[in-house]
Amino acid sequence: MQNIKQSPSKITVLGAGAWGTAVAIALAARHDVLLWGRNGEAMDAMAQGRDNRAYLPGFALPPALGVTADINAAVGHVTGAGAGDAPLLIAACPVAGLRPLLEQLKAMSKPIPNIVWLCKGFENGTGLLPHQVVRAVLGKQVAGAALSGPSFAQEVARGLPCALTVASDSPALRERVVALVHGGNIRVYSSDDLIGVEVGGAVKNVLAIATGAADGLELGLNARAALITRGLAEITRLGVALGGNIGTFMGLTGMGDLILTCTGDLSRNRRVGLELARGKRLEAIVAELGHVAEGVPCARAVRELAARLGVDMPITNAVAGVLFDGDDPRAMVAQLLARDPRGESA
Ligand SMILES: NC(=O)c1ccc[n+]([C@@H]2O[C@H](COP(=O)([O-])OP(=O)(O)OC[C@H]3O[C@@H](n4cnc5c(N)ncnc54)[C@H](O)[C@@H]3O)[C@@H](O)[C@H]2O)c1
Ligand SMILES: O=P(O)(O)OC[C@H](O)CO
Repeated sequence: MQNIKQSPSKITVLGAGAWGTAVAIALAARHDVLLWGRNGEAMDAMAQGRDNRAYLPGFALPPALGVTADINAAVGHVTGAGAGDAPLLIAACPVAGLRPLLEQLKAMSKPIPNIVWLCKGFENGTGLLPHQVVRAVLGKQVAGAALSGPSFAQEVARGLPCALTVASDSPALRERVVALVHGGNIRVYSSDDLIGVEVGGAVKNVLAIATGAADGLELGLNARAALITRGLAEITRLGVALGGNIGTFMGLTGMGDLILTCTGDLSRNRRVGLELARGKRLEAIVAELGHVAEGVPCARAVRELAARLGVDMPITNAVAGVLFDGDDPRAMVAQLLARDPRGESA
C-alpha cells in the first residue's frame, strides 16, 4: 500500500443507528464527517443534545461532526464543488434498508463518488448479498466496498482498538478506504473477496443467536466452543459454495467476527439467543432490543439459500426452526447431538 493519505477528506455516513454513529464519531477525529439519519426529529435531538440517545447513548458527538436529516445536504457533502479529491460515501443502514437507500440516491441523479457499506446479511426475498444489491441498483460503474470485521459500536465510539477488512474488486477504492479509515486505533486490512467477507459477516449473526441460546440453556463452555467451531464450518461451506475464498473465513470477517459476536455480551444477536432460551417470544425480544438483530432475517435467508444450493447447515436450520417454526431450543440441541457422526473436514 503506497501513500497512506493523512489529510482530511469529506465523508458522509448515511444511517444514524449505533454503528453509523460510532463510525462517524471515530472518523470525525481525522476527517470532515457529516452523519445523516432518516428521522428528522431524532436528528434535531442529536444536533441539540450532541448525542444519539436512542441508538448509542452515553457518547458525546465530537464538535466537528455534522448531523443532518437532509439527504441532499448529505450527498452534496461528498459530491458538491468542495468535495475534494477523495470523498467517501458510507451506507450504515441495516440490510433491509440498503435497497431503499440506494434507490433514493439513484433518484437524486448526483454523481456518486463511490459507496462503502457496513451492513451484514443477505437481502430477504432475493437472497442477495449487499454487493449484489448495490450492483443491481447502481450498476457496475459505481465502485463499491464492504467494510466489515469484529467491531462493537460502543467500543469503537470509545476509541478502543479494532481491526476491520475492506473488500472490493476495485483496487483504487480499497486503497482509498484504507487511506481514510486506517489510523488511530483502527487497523484496516484489505481483500478482493467480497463474497467471502460478506458471507462471514452475515452468517456469524445466526451463529451468535445459537451460541446465546446455548449459553442461556447453561449447556457449558464445551458446547459453546463446539458451536462456534462447527458454525465456522457451516459459514465456510456456504461461502465456498457461493464463490468465496476458503482463507477469508479464517480471517477477521469470518472467525474474528464469529468469536466476537458469539461470546461478547454487547452483541444484539447473542442477546436474542439468550432471551429465546429463557422462553421469551421472538416478537417481544426484537421489540425490547430497539436495534436491528440481523441474524433473525438472515437465518431465514440462509436456510432458503442453503437448501437451494444443497449445502448442509444444521445449526442454521436449528436456529431458523426456533425463530420461525416454534421449535423448542432444547429439542433442537437434542436433534443436533443425535445427528450421524461425520468426518470433521467433510
Ligand atoms: N452496532 C454494531 O456494533 C455494528 C457493528 C458492525 C456492523 N454493524 C451492522 O451495521 C448495520 C446497522 O447496524 P446498527 O447497529 O447501526 O443498527 P441499529 O439498530 O443501531 O440502527 C439502525 C439504523 O437504521 C435505521 N433503519 C432501521 N431499519 C431501516 C430500514 N428498513 N431502512 C432504512 N433505515 C433503517 C434506523 O432508523 C437506525 O438509524 C447492520 O447491518 C449491522 O449488522 C453493526
Ligand atoms: O450486536 P451485533 O450482534 O449486531 O454485532 C455487531 C457487530 O456485527 C459485531 O462485529
